[in-house]
Amino acid sequence: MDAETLKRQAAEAALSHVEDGMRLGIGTGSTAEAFVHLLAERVADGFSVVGVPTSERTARLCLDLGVPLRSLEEEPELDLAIDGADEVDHELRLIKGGGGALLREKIVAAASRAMVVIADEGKLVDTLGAFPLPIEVNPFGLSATRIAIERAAERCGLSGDVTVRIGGDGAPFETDGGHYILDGAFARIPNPEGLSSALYTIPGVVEHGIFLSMTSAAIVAGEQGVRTLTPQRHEQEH
Ligand SMILES: O=C(CO)[C@H](O)[C@H](O)COP(=O)(O)O
Repeated sequence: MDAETLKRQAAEAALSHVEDGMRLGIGTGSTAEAFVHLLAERVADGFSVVGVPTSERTARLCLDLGVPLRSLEEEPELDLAIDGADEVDHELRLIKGGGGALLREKIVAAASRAMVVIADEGKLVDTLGAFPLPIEVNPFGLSATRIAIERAAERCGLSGDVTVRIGGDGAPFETDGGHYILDGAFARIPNPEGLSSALYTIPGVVEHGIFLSMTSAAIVAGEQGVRTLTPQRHEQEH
């Protein structure tokens, strides 16, 4: 089965967590977009939800498909966030930000009573870090911030290139918040808590893509079917 089919299966299973009247945080990326398409079908059938999008890209898709939207300012407390991830480990710690929306994604997840991650099984890892860690930074002092990140990583026993993400136009990729992304190719991050804390001490770091203790459940689709993982490692077949 190709990854797109698996993403759609995970998105389909996530719909069972959505109840009529919910205020939903809606993630960014191809898996989240598969979810938006399915949600829009429900909305067309009379299902009532309001969505708070985690990016301008997701907002545009929701508007195109008729999913009602509010800003986080209008709905500062959400029932559920549904989002994809770049990596998910066994404790449901995540790397996110491949799509460059990590700051809004983390703010929306933190404003939500629960966060359900949807992914194909290729995203499941033993140790986070094979996917380069996205770190959102202020453009001011970019080089100084990059050096500070490298030093912080070294203190955590990590090494690897930290590079500025480049957009399609050849210029640094700019997030919806007007920041840049540095991608840290650390290969393995055995202690994500330690690296997270170290990154938060750097003034130019706006946010990073390690999500800790935020995931209520991960719905993972694979060749053997769709499983729901919880932080307690209980698994459910669908
Ligand atoms: O964190 C994200 C965007 O910032 C995405 O959730 C992550 O990159 C996964 O994307 P996809 O579903 O396309 O694989």
